[in-house]
Amino acid sequence: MDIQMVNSMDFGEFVDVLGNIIEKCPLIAAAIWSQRPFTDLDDLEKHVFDFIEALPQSGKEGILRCHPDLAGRELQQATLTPESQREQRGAGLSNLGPEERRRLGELNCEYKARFGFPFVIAARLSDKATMMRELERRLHNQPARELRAALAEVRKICHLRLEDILRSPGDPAKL
Ligand SMILES: NC(=O)NC1NC(=O)NC1=O
Repeated sequence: MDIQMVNSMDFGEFVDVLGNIIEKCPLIAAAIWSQRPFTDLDDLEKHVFDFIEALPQSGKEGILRCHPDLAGRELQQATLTPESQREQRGAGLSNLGPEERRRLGELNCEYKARFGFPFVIAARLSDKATMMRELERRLHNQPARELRAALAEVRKICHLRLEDILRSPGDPAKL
């Protein structure tokens, strides 16, 4: 699928295809649809990132709260979104040992108690050891700094998901 195909989508198609570039936040795709045409992936994602940046703090935190825990119950029960499932499995989170799972659960709880949203990291750019280290390190951030760090990870996840969409073959009937 190329950017022309994306630009030619009607509202419903656009939200169906791009609705999860920000996890469980189809409102963002809905909001940027009227800003077409986009020149390329970078231009499209800039509209997404500008939308997020313009949100009040509660909106930014809301986006983070839409993310599932790393190696949480949803991964075990296979109820994650397909994108998250692929990302978490790819990072090796579906085959943690019992001690790794316990430690990650403990750190996730500590993180959530401190910041009020789940720890978010672009799993595809990481592995389980790095994620654990990052979680331990970021737990010590000041809240304002951590909000910025977490949103930077959301942008990385979005970029990778958009690359997947724009590299996919698309619907041949529409070529
Ligand atoms: N909490 C969190 O980071 N979740 C995720 N990260 C990612 O790349 N995919 C996810 O589901």
